[in-house]
Amino acid sequence: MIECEGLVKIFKSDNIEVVALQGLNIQVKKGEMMAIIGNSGSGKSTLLNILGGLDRPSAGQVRVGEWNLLKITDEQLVEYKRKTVGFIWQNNARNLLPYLTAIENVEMPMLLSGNYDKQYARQLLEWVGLGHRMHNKLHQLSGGEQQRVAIAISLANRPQMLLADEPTGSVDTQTCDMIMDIFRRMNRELGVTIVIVTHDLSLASKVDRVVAIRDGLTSTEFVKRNPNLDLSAPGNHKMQDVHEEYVVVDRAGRLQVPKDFLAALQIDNKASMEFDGEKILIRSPKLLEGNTNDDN
Ligand SMILES: Nc1ncnc2c1ncn2[C@@H]1O[C@H](COP(=O)(O)OP(=O)(O)OP(=O)(O)O)[C@@H](O)[C@H]1O
Repeated sequence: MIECEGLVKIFKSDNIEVVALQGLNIQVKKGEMMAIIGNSGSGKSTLLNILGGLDRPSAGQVRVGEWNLLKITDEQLVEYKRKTVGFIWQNNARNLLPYLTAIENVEMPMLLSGNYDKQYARQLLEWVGLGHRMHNKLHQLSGGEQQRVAIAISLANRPQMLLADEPTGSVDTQTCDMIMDIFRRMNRELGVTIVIVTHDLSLASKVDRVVAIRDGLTSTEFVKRNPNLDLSAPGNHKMQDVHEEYVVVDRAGRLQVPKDFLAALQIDNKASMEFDGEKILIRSPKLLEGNTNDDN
């Protein structure tokens, strides 16, 4: 569904260049529910904005379904945003019209795209647990309820892919669980591919796969050990218990070594690497210089 290879995004302003994505590779299969985690400034939102057609990539390849987002025209981009992708932000004010009711908000994107379907709008609000509040104006709903309306809106045009940027960032734990359950249900029942960007590791444990981004590159990947494990079932699953951790190696053989590993071994700009037939060992050249007894 999503294929990014060597994806680069450079922001330029006042002669300053910020390289937000430095040749990022990521693949997401159709029907997958996965999360992207990373520290502030690692490039998560930049990636999501490019995938959502809100921002243009600077270089590299980025394909979503049949669309090549590097080459897409402005008119095609409008169609792409309307038909292929649904977006959910932490700050749901961007998705909602406060003077309309919940159902009118869900109907609005349907009207704009010429695919009005009142029955489906009702169905979506029932799915997110708001069937009884569909005629309330937005300001009469709580933050968590508004966030659920935003999820219903994002699905109004039956997108193939849902992009969620910190969707549970401003809600309590109970609402967070509810939102993740809704995502899981939409993923299973509608087959929507879901990509969630988050800082929250506990939330990451509720998805099939987690990709960690560091400094604009994919660094580590966590894959669910048991594909049949039901993560929506009660129980506080920790990511380490549920997922196997892998370091991402790109086609050119590059990988990212965590900064704390490098610091612990005082590896600065060079390291020594050797292959012992089974393992690849990376060591500090300084440690090797001081090590006269080569014990391997
Ligand atoms: N419009 C912009 N102009 C200039 N620099 C930008 C712009 N948007 C993002 N950046 C820079 O690109 C880098 C990546 O930002 P991005 O917002 O993608 O990170 P993030 O991982 O989503 O962070 P957060 O979790 O804090 O939202 C940062 O250094 C940021 O300052």
